[in-house]
Amino acid sequence: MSTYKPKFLKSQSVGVIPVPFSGGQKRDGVDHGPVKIIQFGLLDQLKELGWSVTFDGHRDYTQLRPASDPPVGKLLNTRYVSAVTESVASSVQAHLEKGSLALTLGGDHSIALGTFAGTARVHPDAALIWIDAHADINTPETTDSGNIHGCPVSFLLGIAGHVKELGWVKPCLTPDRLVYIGLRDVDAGEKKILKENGIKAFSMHEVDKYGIAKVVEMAIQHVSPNRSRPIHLSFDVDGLDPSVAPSTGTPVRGGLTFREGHYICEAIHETGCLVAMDLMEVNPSLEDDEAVFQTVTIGCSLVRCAMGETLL
Ligand SMILES: NC(=[NH2+])NCCC[C@H](N)C(=O)O
Ligand SMILES: [Mn+2]
Ligand SMILES: [Mn+2]
Repeated sequence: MSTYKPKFLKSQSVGVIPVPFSGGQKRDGVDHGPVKIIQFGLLDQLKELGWSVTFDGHRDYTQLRPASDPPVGKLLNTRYVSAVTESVASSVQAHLEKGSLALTLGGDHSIALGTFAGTARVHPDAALIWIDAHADINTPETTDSGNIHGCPVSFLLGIAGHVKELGWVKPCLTPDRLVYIGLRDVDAGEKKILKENGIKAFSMHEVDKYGIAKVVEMAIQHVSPNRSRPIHLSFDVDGLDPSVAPSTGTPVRGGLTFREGHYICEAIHETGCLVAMDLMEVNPSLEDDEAVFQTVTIGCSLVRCAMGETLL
């Protein structure tokens, strides 16, 4: 059957964690992403690729919503985000401790606070490859929107300052283990943070200039110079162009093509180092049925490519 030899997994097994959560931003519907993706048949598709699949089941995260959650400065839903992400971190950790890959389906990108924190508990050396139109590295000071889905990376790096409500998050990422691909809508404060911390980012400009193959090669080389680090791939579907993945809350034109998105996933699979993947920001209540179908379809195929589907 399968000849896949993952470097950091005990077996070709995956834990799938659906996180129907939208509290990291203001648009309804992104919490329905995971159900749609599962309905589309992702679990069977992964089994067909040779994976043994453990499904965590559809939990009701609204039970974690606190009775009161006033803004902390500009930041919204801090307690709610905190409770959900802390729980997600444990779920990811549990799958990784068993030697499985952890696949988390969002939900908005604030969830990645939890997913990478969970990864780092088991693989403290893990690299984070972040595919996105946005850098999601705002701090409580720099955020305009107050949406925590625009901030997870600053919390992971420990540059967000102390927010008591999100006190469980400990710095678990260093700038040298972080790389971005696909950026094209970066806030002024975020640009400053990227520069000051020497964070490597391949914007769409670099994708145009070098081509996606070279960019992915440089990105992996940057975060894992000896190809020895476990990789956590956090894929915000808005990294893709809105013509490719329309149903998402903060679309930005000029994004990755269908093939560029898939190439990234294929190349990361080829490293054999993938230990965790997030698929985030699929919002089935935005745009028409056809657009939703298109977005969910591509979300599933990105995951399959990262987990070994090939064209030939
Ligand atoms: N995960 C996302 N889609 N993030 C969008 C963030 C947009 C903007 N930079 C903000 O801070 O609100
Ligand atoms: Mn984004
Ligand atoms: Mn994002």
